[in-house]
Amino acid sequence: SEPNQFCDAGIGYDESMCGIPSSASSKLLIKGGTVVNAQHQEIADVYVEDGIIVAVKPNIRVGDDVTVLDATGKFVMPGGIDPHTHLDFEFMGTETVDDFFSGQAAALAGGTTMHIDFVIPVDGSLTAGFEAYEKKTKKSCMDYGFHMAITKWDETVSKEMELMVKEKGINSFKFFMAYKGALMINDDLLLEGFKKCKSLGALAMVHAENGDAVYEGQKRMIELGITGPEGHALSRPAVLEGEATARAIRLASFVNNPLYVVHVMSIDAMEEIAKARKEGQRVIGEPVVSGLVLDESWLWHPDFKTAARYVMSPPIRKRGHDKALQGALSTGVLQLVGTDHCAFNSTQKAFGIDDFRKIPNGVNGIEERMHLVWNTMVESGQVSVTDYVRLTSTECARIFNVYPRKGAILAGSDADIIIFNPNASFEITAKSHHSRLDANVFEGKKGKGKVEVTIAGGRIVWQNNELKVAPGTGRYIKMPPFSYLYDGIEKIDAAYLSSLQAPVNRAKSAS
Ligand SMILES: NC(=O)NCCC(=O)O
Ligand SMILES: [Zn+2]
Ligand SMILES: [Zn+2]
Repeated sequence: SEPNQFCDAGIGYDESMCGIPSSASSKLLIKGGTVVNAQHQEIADVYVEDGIIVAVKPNIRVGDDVTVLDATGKFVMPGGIDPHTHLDFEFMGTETVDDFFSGQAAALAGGTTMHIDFVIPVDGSLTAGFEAYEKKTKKSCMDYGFHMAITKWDETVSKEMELMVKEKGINSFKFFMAYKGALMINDDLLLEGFKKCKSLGALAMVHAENGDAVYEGQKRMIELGITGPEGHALSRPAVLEGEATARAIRLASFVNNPLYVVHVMSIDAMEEIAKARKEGQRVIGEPVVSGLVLDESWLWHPDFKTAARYVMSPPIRKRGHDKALQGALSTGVLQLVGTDHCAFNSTQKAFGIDDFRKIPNGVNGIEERMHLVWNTMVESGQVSVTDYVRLTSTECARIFNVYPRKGAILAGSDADIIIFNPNASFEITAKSHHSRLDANVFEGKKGKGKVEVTIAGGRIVWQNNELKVAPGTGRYIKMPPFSYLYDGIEKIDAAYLSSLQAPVNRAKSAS
C-alpha cells in the first residue's frame, strides 16, 4: 500500500495507526460531558468551528455537517500545557531522540496540546539560536512556544533579549546555575539577566543547583572510584539544589522581579520557595512528573542500562521528596507540573558506562504527565478535578500570558480539548508509547483515568488509541511580556525606594 505521508517512519508506533487529521475547519460538538475549567465545572456541550471554541452551554443543537462526540460521564478539559520540554536538543555531545514531530505526537497521545521548549543560543547568540529552532519546529504537529536560555552576557545579548521579547514572542529566559563548563552562568550574569528581564516584563527562570559544588562533588566520586549512575545522585545532593534555589530567590528579591524555579526536585528547594512565598515574594515552583512519582533507588539498580535511564539533573531524590512535592502542589506552594522531557536512548546513555558524568542527562514524560498527575494527585484525593486543570494547563497559560486563548474551555479559546474517562485505565509501556525512546522511566505504571480523545486546534488527533497527526500543522504561539506576575511590581519598587529615601532624608534634616 501507499506509504502514509502523515507518518514519520522513525516514530515508535505502527504506521497503520496514523492517518490524515480531520480538517481544522470541520465543526465539532462535544455533547453531555462535564466541562472543567480551573475555577468551575458544569455539565455542558462544547461547540467548535474553525479551531476555536464557539459556545459552551447545555443542549446545543447542530446540523448534519457537524461531527458529534458523546462525552457523557466523562470530563471535557483544556488540553495539557507542558511548560518544560527539550525536543531536538543538542546536549552533552549528543541530540535527543525526540524532535518536534515525534515528541509532539507523543504529547498529543497523552492529552497535551501545547508545550514550551527551550531555545539554546548558538555560541551565545540568541538570534542564531532562535533561527535554528525555527528550522527544527517546521515539522511540528501541535502548538508550541519558546523560552530562551541565556548562556553569556554582553551588550549584544542584552539587545537581543529585547528583540526576542518585542518581536519574537519570547517572554521568559532561563539561567542555568549548573552544568559548569557548558551552560552554567555565574551570579554576576544572573543579576544582569534578572535586571534585564525585569525591564522587559519577561519571566526569569532558573535551573537551581550550585554548579561549582556539583563539579567538586563529581570529582570526589571519581576519586573514590564511584563511576556508576549512583555517583550522579551522590555528587549533587539536595543541599546544593536548596542553596542555589535560595540564592536565586534572594537575588530576585534584591531586584524585585518574579522568579520561576524549574524542575523542583527536593524538599530543600521546595522549602525555600515556600518561605519566600510566605513572605510575599513572587516565586513560581515547577515540579516535574519524574520527581513526583519516582525515587532515587533506580539510580542504584545493579544493571547500568536500567539505572542510566533515570539520570537527570537535579537528580530524582530519595523516597519522601516525591510525597513532599505532591503535598506542596496540593497546598499551593508549587503551582504547575512540567516534564523536562529530554529523551536519550540506551545507546546514548551508554556514553557514560565508565563515568556517570558522561551519561546524557534527561528522562521522558511528555506523554505520561497527564495520566500520572491524575492518578497521583486526583485519584489519591490530594487535589480536585478543577485543581487538576489548573496544575496541568491553566496556570501555565496564565504564567506565560496566553490565557484564556490557551488553558480554558471558553467561547473564544483555541479548541485544544481532551475528553477524559475517569473510569477507564492506563498502563505505561515502552512498547506502546509514541516517543522514539527505547525505554520508559515509568514502565509498568498503571492507574485509573484515560485520555480518550485529544483535539488540537479543532482537529481530532487522538481517538480510539489512534494518532492522526501531520507535520507542519503546529503553530508557534507568541507569548507577550508582563504577565499577571508583574502586576503592581512598580508599586513595590516605589515603596522600596521611598523606604531607602526616608532615613537619608531624616539624617539630612537632623544635621
Ligand atoms: N534536566 C535534565 O537532566 N536535562 C535537561 C536539561 C535541563 O533542564 O537541565
Ligand atoms: Zn535544567
Ligand atoms: Zn530542562
